[in-house]
Amino acid sequence: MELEKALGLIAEVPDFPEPGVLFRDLSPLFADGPGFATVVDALAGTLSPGVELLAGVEARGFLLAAAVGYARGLGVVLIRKPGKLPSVAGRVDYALEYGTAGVELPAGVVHPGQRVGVIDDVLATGGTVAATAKLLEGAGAVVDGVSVVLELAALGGRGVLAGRRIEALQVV
Ligand SMILES: O=P(O)(O)OC[C@H]1O[C@H](OP(=O)(O)OP(=O)(O)O)[C@H](O)[C@@H]1O
Ligand SMILES: Nc1ncnc2[nH]cnc12
Repeated sequence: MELEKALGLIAEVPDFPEPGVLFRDLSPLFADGPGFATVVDALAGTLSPGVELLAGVEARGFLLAAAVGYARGLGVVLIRKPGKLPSVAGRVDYALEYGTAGVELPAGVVHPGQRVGVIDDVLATGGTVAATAKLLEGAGAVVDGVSVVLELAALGGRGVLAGRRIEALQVV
C-alpha cells in the first residue's frame, strides 16, 4: 500500500480524551495488514545507520518499535508508564496535551554509549519524547534520532526537542 493511503487510515476523533482535543487514533491503521506494513517499513527507513537499539514508548510506541526492530534486526527497550517495572533505572514525569504522565526505564538494559533510536506513534507537545530522551541519556545512552508516524506541528514538539533529529512520516 502507498504511504499516503496508509496514513489516511488514521482516524480523527474530536473531543477525546477531553473537550478540545482532536485525538489521532491509529487503531484502523494498526488493524490493516498492508497499511501497517507500509508504515513500519517507512519508519524503518528513517533510522540512523548507527542505531543499535530501539526505544518504544508505552503503549502505542511498543507496537511500532517491536515491528521496526524485527524488520531491522534490532532489539527494543520498553519505556514504560510508572509502576510496571520490577527494577527501574530512572523515572521522569511530564505534562501531556491531556493530563500528566511519567515514564520509567528498566534497569540493566541500556548500556553507556549505546546508540538508541526512539519510536512513537504521535509527536504532540514533545513531552513524552523529551522525557524518554532524558531517561536514556541519564543511563549514558546516545539518543540517535526520533521517529514518529505523525507530528502535530501546532503543539510545538519539534521546538521542545530542538537539536534532535526528528523524522515524521506525516506532519499536520
Ligand atoms: O508529545 P506528547 O504531548 O508527549 O504526546 C505524545 C504521546 O501521547 C500519546 O501517548 P499517551 O500518553 O496518550 O499513551 P498511550 O500510548 O498509552 O495511549 C502518544 O502515543 C505519545 O506517546
Ligand atoms: N491529539 C493526539 N492524538 C493522539 N495522541 C496524542 N498524544 C498527544 N496528543 C495526541
